[in-house]
Amino acid sequence: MSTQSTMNGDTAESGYPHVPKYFFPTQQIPKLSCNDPLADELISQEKPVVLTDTKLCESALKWDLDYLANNMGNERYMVFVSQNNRFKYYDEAKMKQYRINFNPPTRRVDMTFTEFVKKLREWKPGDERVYLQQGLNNTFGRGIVLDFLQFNWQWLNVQQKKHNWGPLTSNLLLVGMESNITPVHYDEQQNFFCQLIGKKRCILFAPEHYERLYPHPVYHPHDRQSQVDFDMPDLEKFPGLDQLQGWETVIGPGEVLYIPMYWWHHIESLPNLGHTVSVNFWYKGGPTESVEYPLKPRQKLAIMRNVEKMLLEALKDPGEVGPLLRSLVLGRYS
Ligand SMILES: CCC[C@@H](CC(=O)O)C(=O)C(=O)O
Ligand SMILES: [Zn+2]
Repeated sequence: MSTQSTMNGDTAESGYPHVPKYFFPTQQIPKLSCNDPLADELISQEKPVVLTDTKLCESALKWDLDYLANNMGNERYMVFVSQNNRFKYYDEAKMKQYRINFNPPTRRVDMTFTEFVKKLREWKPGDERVYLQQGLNNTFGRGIVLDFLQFNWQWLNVQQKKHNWGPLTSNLLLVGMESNITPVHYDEQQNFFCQLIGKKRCILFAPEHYERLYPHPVYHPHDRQSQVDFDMPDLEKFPGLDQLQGWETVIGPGEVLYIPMYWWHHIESLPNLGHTVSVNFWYKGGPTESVEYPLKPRQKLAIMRNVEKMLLEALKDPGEVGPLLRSLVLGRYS
């Protein structure tokens, strides 16, 4: 395990100064032209790759704060507010479903883009941070809609068919402050993550690192999110951390990171480089044609999720799931 670097601005794997190196080793995610056959090979193997030359969101490279403010209309958009620089996702529906003492780490405040830009531009140390995370829809202004229509849908549709993905479910517009962090989690969708303004450091882990990243229980509002705090790793509570190995890259304007479904990812807007704008493309996974054994780690992850859901449905009380699983496994399957 690599030594914890001090915060004196060691150049991390990302090659940028003042970017903290975390406690785990990383390798660089390959960065290839989308015309390179190896790029397609990696996507079909569900491995991460940074793609250049896609022209996927070329029409949106001009989406800086002024352009967005002038074209986003006066609708209110979803903004998360945090007392620190971390924006850990939580499911509001699950907050209400189970009587657990859960204090959301951020709060959602819907605001107009103009209000958002004001908070972002007037921010000073000690102020709460903001992160706009809004699905692109037809409430956006005409300019945005026209830019959206000019995305490279032809290339996307070819990718979707070639890799047998399901339908596109949503595009999230992400406008964040420098140093904002989305802590490590996985999603159940394929993701073409398109960087438009500024630079983001992306650290990914394969699905088989499930046992090293200790996701919250499926019923928990932080379902799919790791319990681990990369800034304060608790190796006693989470001993698997000392085996963690990741992949890392920094993406800039025009670059697209393929985040395979079920791959863990931690994404941060690099410090001292200004605000960031990204758009993601979330696709449902495609139908499983032929089941091959042994099953892939992501298939086992899906099975584990279903077991948790079924047990919770049967037992009703989340507190009974652990004891039952221990009785089932200890001394018998362990
Ligand atoms: C709410 C989505 C946040 C995004 C990461 C980031 O840009 O901060 C992500 O995790 C994804 O695109 O899957
Ligand atoms: Zn994600």
